[in-house]
Amino acid sequence: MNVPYSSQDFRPALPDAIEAEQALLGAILISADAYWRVAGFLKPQHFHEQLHGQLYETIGTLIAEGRAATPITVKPYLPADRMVGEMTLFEYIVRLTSEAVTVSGAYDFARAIIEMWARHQLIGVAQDLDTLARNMPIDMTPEKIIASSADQLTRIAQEGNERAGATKYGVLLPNAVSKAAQASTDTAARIPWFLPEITEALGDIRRGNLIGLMSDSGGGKTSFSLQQCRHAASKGFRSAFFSIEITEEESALQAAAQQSQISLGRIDAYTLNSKEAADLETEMSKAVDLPFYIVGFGECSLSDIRIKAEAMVKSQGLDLIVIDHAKMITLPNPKDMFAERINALYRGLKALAKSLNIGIVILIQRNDDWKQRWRAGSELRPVMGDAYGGGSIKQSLDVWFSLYRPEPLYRELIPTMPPEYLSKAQKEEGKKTRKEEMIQKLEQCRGRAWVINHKRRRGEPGRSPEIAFDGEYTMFKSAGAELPPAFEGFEGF
Ligand SMILES: Nc1ncnc2c1ncn2[C@@H]1O[C@H](COP(=O)(O)OP(=O)(O)OP(=O)(O)O)[C@@H](O)[C@H]1O
Repeated sequence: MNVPYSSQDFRPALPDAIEAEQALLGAILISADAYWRVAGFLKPQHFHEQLHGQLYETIGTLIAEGRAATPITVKPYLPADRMVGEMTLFEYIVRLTSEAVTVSGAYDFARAIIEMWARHQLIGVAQDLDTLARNMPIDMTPEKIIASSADQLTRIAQEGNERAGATKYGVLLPNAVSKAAQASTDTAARIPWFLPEITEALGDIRRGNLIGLMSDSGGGKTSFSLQQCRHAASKGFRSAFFSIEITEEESALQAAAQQSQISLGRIDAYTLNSKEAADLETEMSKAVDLPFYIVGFGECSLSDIRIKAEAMVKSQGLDLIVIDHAKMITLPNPKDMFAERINALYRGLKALAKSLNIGIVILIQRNDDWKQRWRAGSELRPVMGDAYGGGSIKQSLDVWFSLYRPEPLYRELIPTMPPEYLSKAQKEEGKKTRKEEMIQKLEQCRGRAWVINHKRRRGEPGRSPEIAFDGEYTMFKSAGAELPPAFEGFEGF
């Protein structure tokens, strides 16, 4: 028996936003302000009706040239023989103008158009995915299909957020002022750091921002991040620690050691006294309700991180992700130069923070260049060029700081220093060998750390407050000291 219809014949027709397109074109023909409200993100190709996209482009060009855009001024640029149903194109735009009800609704019409465009794009991706999954080419793997679909989906999500177009100052300003006023009272918009000194130096963590935290290996990035995630979660911010280096269980034990002030070594060896065991029990019961997630990764790429982050945002929501650490992420585009691949990684992370509207902190390993600089007589403290990926990563970061702990560096260097002998007279004068000077500095910087601010998109970098590091619990705390003035305090270490 012949089946007269396939199930596809019953699929509903695709939706469109024709009315929103007409209302927007009418609004723009009444007032150029309506155009400037949407020109930053709405492009001609977003229109479902091709003719509307062409009209939007023509009208936009006139306005951008500083000319009035009315049906009369637009008419010379319209094809005279083009008909819309029974009407000439000119009659059609006269009607759009006369039926336009509101100029202030332009932004909402444009959002409706973009949303419809995005839905059509999603249907396209879904159809491609369906075809690829059914007939997988030999050079494909499910992971590659997922990664390429994730790229397309992120591009679709970002498209409507593009603000690259020129928007008139007078139009932007009222929005910017009301947003700033709203954000100042909206405590949910900014995620606090776990120590006031850090907030003083860097400002709060803002949504959509990518923050770089650099330190030497063993400098305390992981410890700092676990403390930060635990703290943010205790304030109600949903925080995730993406651990590529240590296991989820190791991360959980370290966070518990910090919180309960139990020696990490004793937790690891499980030689706890009764008070420590009770404190750990208390932390376990508190932890149940904390929105603090630890996600273990093996080797992973930016796509893996994006897929996980997007899934988490959709399922339980997220405010903050800390990724430990950049060097462990497989770089994209193997055929490109290293510098381009690194920049693609940081750009991708920035785009992810923006599209998911969350704060992302990326931990960055410092390279060993400081050793050569030190041999040549320089200080040990970090500079931007020490970052894995070099100083150019700065452009993708909204905030960039180093967690500088000189103590382990001195410990590493002192045994490598050649012996030096002083004469009796020199000793009597109080002269010290370079090694003795280093040992003295080591004593002076025990348990001390500095937050060195390299970049802050909002506000001047410069303030580099001192904090304290307690190695027993691998935790940072307030140094209790007055904040030092810019670039003082760690001079000489
Ligand atoms: N399980 C542990 N037991 C004892 N000490 C630890 C433990 N984990 C970390 N530490 C110590 O805490 C300090 C900070 O380590 P942390 O792992 O936070 O640094 P990091 O910057 O993340 O290092 P890396 O980049 O090498 O992972 C180091 O001195 C380290 O030896």
